Amino acid sequence: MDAMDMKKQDMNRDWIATARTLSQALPFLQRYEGATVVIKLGGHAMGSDEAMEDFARDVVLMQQVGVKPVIVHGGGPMINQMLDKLGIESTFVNGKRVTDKATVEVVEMVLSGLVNKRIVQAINGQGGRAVGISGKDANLMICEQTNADLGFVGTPVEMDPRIIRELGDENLIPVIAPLGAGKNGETFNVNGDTAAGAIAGALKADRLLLLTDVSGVKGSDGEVLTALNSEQIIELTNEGVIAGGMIPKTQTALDALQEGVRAVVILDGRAPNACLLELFTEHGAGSLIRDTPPTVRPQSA
Ligand SMILES: Nc1ncnc2c1ncn2[C@@H]1O[C@H](COP(=O)(O)OP(=O)(O)O)[C@@H](O)[C@H]1O
Ligand SMILES: CC(=O)N[C@@H](CCC(=O)OP(=O)(O)O)C(=O)O
Repeated sequence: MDAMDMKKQDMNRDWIATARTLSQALPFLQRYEGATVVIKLGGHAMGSDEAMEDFARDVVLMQQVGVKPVIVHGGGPMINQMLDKLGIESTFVNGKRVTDKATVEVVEMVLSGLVNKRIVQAINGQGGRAVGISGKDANLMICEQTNADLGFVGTPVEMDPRIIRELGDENLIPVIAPLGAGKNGETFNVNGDTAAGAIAGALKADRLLLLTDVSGVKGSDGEVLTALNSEQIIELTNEGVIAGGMIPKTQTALDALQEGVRAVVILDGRAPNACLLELFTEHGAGSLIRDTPPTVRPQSA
């Protein structure tokens, strides 16, 4: 066989593998038909334009096969950059940005503007129809001040998810910036994980995927735990194994499960096709958190 024939044979093998993968996805496609999947895209998980394109393609594919994707995004690093440019200093307390009046204006500008529209455009570029909103639109997320020391940081207290269902019914993909309205006309800055959890809870979503920059929740041996329940999360947190930025994520997961979300997955958003791997393959990705002991994932959810 000459070099040309060997190349052809390799290509054939690739196509056969692709067809096999598609065929093996059937039970997963059937399982997620009509399912609501909330995806939180963290600022650290938003990489290059190419990575954003890949993410957008996966979201459009999900919708094409009958899933209702809902995107909630963060953008902490992008807010930091803009605050730096404007010479506004910023500090965090327990993972939340201390947000004064000037800061909340920058937060809204960056999240609802730059970050939100970048994701919307990427999805539309892949043939989807995305609509960018924030938690302020149609009273989606009414907030109260979390605590006076944090300034304009909000905790969601009243959710009205009708706007998301209405957009989904029209095959539009909601892309949501984590800002909320206060009852006295204030604008509140909401942690992206908290917002995603509240929205997934209000929708009683089938899955909440929290895309971050680590491959999942690590146990005391440093290995990623592929499945865990609320009790294990509480234990690992008390032992200090779950720490730092992982605390708001696992707390969000516990709250979301209590609100009726069926399962939460914490996974590395920078890994290629992370969402597809999680939803449509036997392999799964990251850490699956739910309260009935898992057997075979994900069919048993
Ligand atoms: N048990 C744990 N397993 C995995 N990551 C952990 C754990 N405990 C703390 N972390 C930290 O949490 C970080 C993820 O949180 P964060 O950086 O705030 O994510 P994002 O910016 O995507 O919201 C990881 O980079 C890691 O350093
Ligand atoms: C209250 C609070 O801290 N809000 C966050 C909102 C953005 C966010 O959560 O972004 P990531 O998901 O990229 O971290 C902030 O101001 O940074």
